[in-house]
Amino acid sequence: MTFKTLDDLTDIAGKRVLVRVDLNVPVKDGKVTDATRIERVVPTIRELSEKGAKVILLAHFGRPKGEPVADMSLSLIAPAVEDILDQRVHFAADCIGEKAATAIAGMSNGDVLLLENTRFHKGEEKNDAEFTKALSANGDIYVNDAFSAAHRAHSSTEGVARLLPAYAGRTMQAELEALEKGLGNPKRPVVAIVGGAKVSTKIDLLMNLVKKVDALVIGGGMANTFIAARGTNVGKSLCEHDLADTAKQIMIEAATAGCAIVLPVDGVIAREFKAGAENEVVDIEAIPADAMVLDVGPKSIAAVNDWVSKAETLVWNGPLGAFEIAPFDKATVAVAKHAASRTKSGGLVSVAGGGDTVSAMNHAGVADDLTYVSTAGGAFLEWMEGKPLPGVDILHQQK
Ligand SMILES: Nc1ncnc2c1ncn2[C@@H]1O[C@H](COP(=O)(O)OP(=O)(O)O)[C@@H](O)[C@H]1O
Ligand SMILES: O=C(OP(=O)(O)O)[C@H](O)COP(=O)(O)O
Repeated sequence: MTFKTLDDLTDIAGKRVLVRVDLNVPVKDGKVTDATRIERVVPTIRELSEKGAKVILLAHFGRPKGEPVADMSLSLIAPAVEDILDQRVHFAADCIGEKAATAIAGMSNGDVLLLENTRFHKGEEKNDAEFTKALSANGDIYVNDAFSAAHRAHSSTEGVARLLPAYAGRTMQAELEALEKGLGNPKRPVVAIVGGAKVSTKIDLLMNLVKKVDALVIGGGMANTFIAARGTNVGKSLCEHDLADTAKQIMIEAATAGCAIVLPVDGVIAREFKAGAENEVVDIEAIPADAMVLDVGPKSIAAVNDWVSKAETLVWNGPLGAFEIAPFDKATVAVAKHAASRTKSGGLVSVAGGGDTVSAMNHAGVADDLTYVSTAGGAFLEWMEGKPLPGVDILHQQK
């Protein structure tokens, strides 16, 4: 795996560097509620700015379907970027054409300019040649620091890298290095933990993992589908009964590949899905008909932690229980803490990511203690599914 990084970018004072970042952050009442993605791209922006480049940020925000939508304007995000970067961030009301060109012409070395949402143009998502050309006209060099958008073959994530010399930013670099350690060329044994709500959204992922890892821990709501598939009653638990055959197929594939499947042996049940609901631990074979499993139980936690103790590498997507509501966060927190402590002592490479997983790791207080916690949802899942990521592949093709 080779790609160029900012280390390869010397002598860039005065150069216009187009930097694809992911500023698709959650916003409520006009305020950014989780700035992690902005924080992650700061090192790249700062480094380029300090090297004297004219740093021109390309990003999308929301899904405006190819036309301007006021509440998806990146002007709403610019103040947060400016705050976190602690440097003036200029804004241009279009990412191509005259408005962009005029703003760029006014830049001094080291300046940072944010261009308006690339998805305000239909060409972006089509990776349209004309639009790609118009975007590329704004820069001399392209840097991609948006792993979380790398599963999209769009103009700003893929197309521009064909027209300009292309480099991975620091966050993209860290992400790719961590992923390589996770599943690319991992130290064995490799253990994967997959949790979360449903099997239906993670079939490809499970199918890919059983071929690559030594043990696959299945937790969360999706474990119920596997347990039900072998004939166990899961009561009112979240369960996709229609996926019983798929679950069986995944178990067959695992057996063929020599991958151990680790399912819960006990569960924490409740009769209401709410914080503090009355709850008890039951054997997984003894789930009452009127109850639902909202977390894996203590024996299961011990079994998962045994696997984490044996592992050299851990990849993790999805919580083991309904971690947003106490006390059903117990298993996720206990396993996250164990993984973090093994990682800190140097015994484990741990990579977590996808959807709710970042907030689960934050909730457990371990986000900084794992080897890498990806801010990517869809892109991380597609990587775990073994699918090609266009935004990454094109970086690898650079000579
Ligand atoms: N046993 C369970 N019953 C119901 N919901 C669960 C259970 N375990 C986990 N969940 C829910 O799964 C959700 C996360 O699922 P999912 O979106 O598939 O994961 P991710 O976003 O990490 O990929 C969380 O909101 C969590 O509350
Ligand atoms: O927020 C994103 O997706 P994610 O929540 O799956 O990580 C990325 O910015 C990609 O956005 P998209 O799914 O609209 O292409």
